[in-house]
Amino acid sequence: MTRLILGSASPRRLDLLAQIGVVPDDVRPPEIDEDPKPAELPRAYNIRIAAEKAAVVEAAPDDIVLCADTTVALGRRILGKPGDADEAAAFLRMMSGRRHRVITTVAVKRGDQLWTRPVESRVKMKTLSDNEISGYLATGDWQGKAGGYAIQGPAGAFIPWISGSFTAIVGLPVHETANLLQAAGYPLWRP
Ligand SMILES: Cc1cn([C@H]2C[C@H](O)[C@@H](COP(=O)(O)OP(=O)(O)OP(=O)(O)O)O2)c(=O)[nH]c1=O
Repeated sequence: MTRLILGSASPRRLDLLAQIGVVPDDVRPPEIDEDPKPAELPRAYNIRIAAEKAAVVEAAPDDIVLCADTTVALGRRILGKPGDADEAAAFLRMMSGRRHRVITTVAVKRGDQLWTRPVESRVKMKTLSDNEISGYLATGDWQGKAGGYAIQGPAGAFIPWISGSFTAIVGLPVHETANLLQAAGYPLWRP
């Protein structure tokens, strides 16, 4: 029996897997250093972190490990998880009235094989008033979210347009995840 290990502490990733009928046999959140290297570009950073997460999750040789990383990029700049409300406010002001990119890389490991698939989306944020920013920060929804917002929460009110994959922006692109799981030999469709 093929066992699937979800290497993620994110409840969103568990929910998105459930959307395609996948229930992991175990959840083992990876502990890695998520600091970007000097001058590291967002996409390279995102792929590296997803691969590192998959590398550190312990699993038997025949187990399938699934990890992902979501990075918010404003030009060449990486907007990580804000440390406090002030940093979240600064991020929101930077994104206000502009487009940014959200990159999520899915990483699947089985034995010595590693598959990575980056999915890049573009997101437009409306011009935010001070009232909208302080009202949103008061919800607490920014905590633990890359870039300091979550499209699936109240900040959805700030997003008039996206191009790409909604599930990737939330944290796990279900289409690409289904493909990688099947490439690794996970039986996704069982009649
Ligand atoms: C942009 C955006 C991010 N996010 C979340 C998804 C991720 O959980 C988080 C980015 O952090 P990640 O480092 O990708 O993931 P994580 O630390 O939450 O979990 P783990 O490393 O254990 O897998 O931001 C949203 O939920 N909605 C959004 O619109």
